[in-house]
Amino acid sequence: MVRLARVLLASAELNFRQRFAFTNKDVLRWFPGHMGKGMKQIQTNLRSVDLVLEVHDARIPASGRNPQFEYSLGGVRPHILVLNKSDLADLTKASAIVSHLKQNEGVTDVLFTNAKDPFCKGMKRLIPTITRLIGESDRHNRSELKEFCVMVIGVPNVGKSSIINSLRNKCLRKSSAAPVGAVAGITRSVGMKIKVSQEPLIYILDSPGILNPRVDDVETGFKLALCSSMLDHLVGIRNIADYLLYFLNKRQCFTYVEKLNLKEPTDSIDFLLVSAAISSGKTVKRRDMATGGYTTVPDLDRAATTFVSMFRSGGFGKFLLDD
Ligand SMILES: Nc1nc2c(ncn2[C@@H]2O[C@H](COP(=O)(O)OP(=O)(O)OP(=O)(O)O)[C@@H](O)[C@H]2O)c(=O)[nH]1
Repeated sequence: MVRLARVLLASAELNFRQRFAFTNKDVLRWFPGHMGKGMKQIQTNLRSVDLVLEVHDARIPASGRNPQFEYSLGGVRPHILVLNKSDLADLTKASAIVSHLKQNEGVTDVLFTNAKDPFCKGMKRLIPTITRLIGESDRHNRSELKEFCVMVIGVPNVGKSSIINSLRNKCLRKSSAAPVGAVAGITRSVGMKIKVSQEPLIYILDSPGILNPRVDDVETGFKLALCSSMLDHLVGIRNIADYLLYFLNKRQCFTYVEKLNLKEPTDSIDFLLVSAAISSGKTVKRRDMATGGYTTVPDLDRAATTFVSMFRSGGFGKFLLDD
């Protein structure tokens, strides 16, 4: 095992990649069956909502949003784009992001939120913005109703349920009602209306995360995969770790060297994973087909999971993955 590590050490490249070349585009053709059903449910429920609250990850404001939302829902109801997980995002260019979204995507109302902090600026502005936009709209068939109904949509794992719970905890001092999980795909269907505010009376409908069925651009796919655990088993955690390494090197963020007990930066994901697995004692027993015995080898999947989790929890700092 140690010899293998030495060989990999010796072959570790020092010239970093200039682009992420990933040829197997098949891994980017994801669309679990329940998502097609979820999209139909969203469309069916649209008649009973006053506003659509689209939640996306603030680290990828320009990539990975599902264009189906725009085609199917766009313009039908007032819309707010909530860029959540702002605590993990580098928002030094927040105003440029807002201008980009306005000019290129026609999104006029953007809020940056941290669902874990109900008192952050974006969370505090959410209810007033919902109220204002619904007040300015004609509400179609719902104009007689006193209560407002909002539907939350977005790709998986961006914090849709967390935002609902956060609003409910803050405004009503009531316990969480929408299930939340670190693993994506927790919400499987459009659920019951959840009350989040008494004055004005606002209910929110949670919905399952729906991915864009086809992502042709490899980098967009990997940015999404890096932010959302939904795609770990579809894309492969080692492929995601490789993209992360490419990204950190490109941004010259070498904090991973110390955190993973490496000697120097590397562009080789195999070298990084073997070294990290050895130094943290992550090993696995493998059956040797020739001898029938077992050998202990570095557990590369566990090392990759740790590396990617560090990024997802902000361990390497705050980032904007979009250029
Ligand atoms: N750091 C941070 N983590 C968040 C934030 N919002 C949600 N999370 C975490 O992100 C994970 C996913 O949150 P959920 O609320 O379940 O996301 P979702 O979009 O409803 O997920 P699906 O049901 O899979 O579509 C959980 O581990 C949350 O604790 C945030 O603003 N900041």
